[in-house]
Amino acid sequence: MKNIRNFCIIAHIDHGKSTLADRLLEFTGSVTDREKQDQLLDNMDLERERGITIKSHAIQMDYSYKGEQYVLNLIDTPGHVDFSYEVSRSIAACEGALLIVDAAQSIQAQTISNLYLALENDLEIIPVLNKVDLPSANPEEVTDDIVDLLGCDASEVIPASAKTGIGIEEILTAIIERVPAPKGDESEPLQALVFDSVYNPFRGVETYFRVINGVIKKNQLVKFIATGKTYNADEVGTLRLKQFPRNEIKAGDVGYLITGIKEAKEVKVGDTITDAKSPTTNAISGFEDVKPMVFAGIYPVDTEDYEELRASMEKLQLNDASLVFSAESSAALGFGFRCGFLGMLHLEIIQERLEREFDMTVITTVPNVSYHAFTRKEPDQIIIVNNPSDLPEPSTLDRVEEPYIKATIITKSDFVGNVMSLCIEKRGVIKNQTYLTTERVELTFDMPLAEIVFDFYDRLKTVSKGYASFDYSPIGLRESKLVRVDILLNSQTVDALSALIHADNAYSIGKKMCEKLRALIPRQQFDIPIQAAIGAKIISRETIKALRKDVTAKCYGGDISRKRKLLEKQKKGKKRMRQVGNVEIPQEAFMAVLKLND
Ligand SMILES: Nc1nc2c(ncn2[C@@H]2O[C@H](COP(=O)(O)OP(=O)(O)OP(=O)(O)O)[C@@H](O)[C@H]2O)c(=O)[nH]1
Repeated sequence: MKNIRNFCIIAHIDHGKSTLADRLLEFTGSVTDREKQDQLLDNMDLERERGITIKSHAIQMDYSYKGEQYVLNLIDTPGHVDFSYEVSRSIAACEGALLIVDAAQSIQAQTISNLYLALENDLEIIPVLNKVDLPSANPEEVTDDIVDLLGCDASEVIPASAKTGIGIEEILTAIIERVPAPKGDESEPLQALVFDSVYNPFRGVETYFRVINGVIKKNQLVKFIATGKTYNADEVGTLRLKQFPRNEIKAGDVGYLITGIKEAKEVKVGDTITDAKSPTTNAISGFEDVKPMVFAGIYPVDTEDYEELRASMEKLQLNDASLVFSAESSAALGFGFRCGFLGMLHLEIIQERLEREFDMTVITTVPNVSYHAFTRKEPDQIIIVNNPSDLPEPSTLDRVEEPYIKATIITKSDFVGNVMSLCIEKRGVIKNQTYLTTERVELTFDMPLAEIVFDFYDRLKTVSKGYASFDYSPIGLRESKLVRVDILLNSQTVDALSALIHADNAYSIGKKMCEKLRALIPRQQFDIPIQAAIGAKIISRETIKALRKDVTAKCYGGDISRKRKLLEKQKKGKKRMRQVGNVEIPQEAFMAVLKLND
């Protein structure tokens, strides 16, 4: 055990985690040239394309140092806020962390939030100043920033370039010398922390774990404490680029387990694995069920595809346990699903995967957060509102509570004014303002989560010219004055376009929505009035003027087959449009409320 080192890499998004991980694998000879491929750890197509690590992975390397052989377990962590719970579990499986800071961008919001997670878990922090090869790098200044943040010595910061290979050997030396070897007792009952799981269509769910105490053996009967289920350990092994089956994995080490579990839901990140016959009495603390934060309806474009969509969603859920959905129906869109996501990025990923992997064309409705409503009749009974249409009638409503977050934003001092006005506009209340250096400021706000869902990231980027980073954590629910703004097209309410909005903003947002919809909905053969309403009261109105693009006009008289062909063609062009009453609505219109300021 004294020659094992478990470490993770933490960083703000795009500071170079994955690239550095690749370099470490190369340097330790863990990959052959043939296996070399950019961003080895990001093995989902989507991950490569978006350049972000969606799921965390683990990999083992051998390294000899001063004549001794070491096993280094690298646990890669995702960088986006939507997946922060996974970061925290990966961190809990390690004794040390490489804290990567981009030498051009310095410390950003997630650098700090991830660092706090690591410090909470008593990890040894090795600061790495990455991208020193960049012409825009500011190594001295950024080193000072790191020293200020960590209270360490400047000599402890390792200058590196994951691109050119500078500093890689120093990093490996630091891992061995500075990260403590794992503690743990092989003779104790088995206690292993689940930090990740991956769905494999052929072998079922692969569970990644770190053994804290005891030994996990092939064919042992193991129990997952949180779910209470028992399985046979069909295969255990260590993770290299491929899996290496072993007979046992001992305390301190990291490995994978295959038990024939078929659904990702059964394996929960943060759970404890123990021996079914002589179980440990204490589960590893900190287990938390991940809760979806953002809800939206997903509907098939073609109503006939409903069953197929259900099958696709079920398959997606097999390998993404954080996706939740239940059937719902909308007067406008027919049958579909109300889905819960970890955040907006997660929503986009699911939508994209449905289209790519399952060839489904779907309509996503206005996303919203989960509210708690209370009626006058039963003021103590929580009604969970994941869909605007679930909000009780205003006349019966006692109060509504909405989820709040603590938002942390780091920006340059020049943009503090802009960022503040944006956050205040978004109903934020400033809590703190700290100068990290003379140039860089950390601002904290209490804000409604719903405001983050609605175009916050893009606006923040714009007002700060890209020099702002953002992180958030939920802080519970607070009472709020919310109303439901409905949209009527051609005098018919389109329930899928309804949104819950703070009463003070309802008028201006209702007006903007009508304007936006007028721009997005194509003209049709008749005038279409667009109205925004609160209850029975119309608060805004726009009209789409009639126009007919008659594709069959150039067909003379009787040639019906040609006419049909043209109509067919026109129908294809309408993909991703939904007929609601007699109005056709394109997908963008359903998301219009998110982009009111474009
Ligand atoms: N010039 C230079 N570019 C680098 C270096 N390290 C990484 N990059 C580039 O920075 C970008 C982001 O690197 P990634 O490794 O994908 O960043 P990441 O932190 O893993 O990002 P996520 O996985 O999305 O959290 C890529 O375009 C890399 O090629 C470096 O040392 N020098």
